[in-house]
Amino acid sequence: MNEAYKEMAGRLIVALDYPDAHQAKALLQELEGIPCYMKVGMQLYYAAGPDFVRDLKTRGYKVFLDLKMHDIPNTVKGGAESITRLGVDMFNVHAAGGSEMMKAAMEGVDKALQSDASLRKPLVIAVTQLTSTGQDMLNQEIGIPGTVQDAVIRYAELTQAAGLDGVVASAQESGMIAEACGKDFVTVTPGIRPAGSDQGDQKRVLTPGEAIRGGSTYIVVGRPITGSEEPRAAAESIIKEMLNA
Ligand SMILES: O=C(O)c1cc(=O)[nH]c(=O)n1[C@@H]1O[C@H](COP(=O)(O)O)[C@@H](O)[C@H]1O
Repeated sequence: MNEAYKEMAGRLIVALDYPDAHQAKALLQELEGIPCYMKVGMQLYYAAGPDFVRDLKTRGYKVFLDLKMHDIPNTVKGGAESITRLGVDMFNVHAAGGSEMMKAAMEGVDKALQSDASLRKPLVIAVTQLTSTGQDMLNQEIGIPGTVQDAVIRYAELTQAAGLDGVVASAQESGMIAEACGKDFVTVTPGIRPAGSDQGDQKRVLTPGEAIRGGSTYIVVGRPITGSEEPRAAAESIIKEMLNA
């Protein structure tokens, strides 16, 4: 396994969206040896809890705990403290919770780090606009005027000012975010669809190659891998497309 492959595989975050640990572990077995990042979201976390996260860490994976916290600042501070104690590498909150809430998340992280020197600081990122949100939904349902891109940039700037490490957005916006917030500001981009695959509920999509060329730091891929008849081949093909981008 060469260094370029390792580096690129580490930028692929596989979404373990399964109803139980048993099914998630079957995928881990399929993908064994591929040094990708693993994401635990609500479906799996609410079923399998912190034990599953610890299991992933024991197996040597980098872990993104995607619980999208959005609550009053004090509650998010406590949540961030507990998540940091779990030893995850990345977690997220909703930027729509506002800057006081995002700063409270960072205070929670600091509190955990101060209490246990063995912990490392996780990347803390904020969801800007979900990749399932399109232009009409933003304006007519959510009630935010202007373009999706403007709304994403506004939240990205708010997130950076609150001291977080980056944002979740569509890969369509990675370039604009880098322009507004700098290249070191992390962009985590779901809504990734290899050419010809089913878009499902995602509205703002790009292919793995387009996302890497556009400057995404990480891409998040779920169903194109988990729903494939051959998940390992699907993951390898995505990494190859990333390497060729
Ligand atoms: O925070 C996320 O990870 C996330 C944010 C977002 O805006 N859109 C989005 O799809 N996600 C997550 O990324 C994954 C995408 O999965 P697929 O659509 O199956 O590839 C899911 O686990 C979503 O929960």
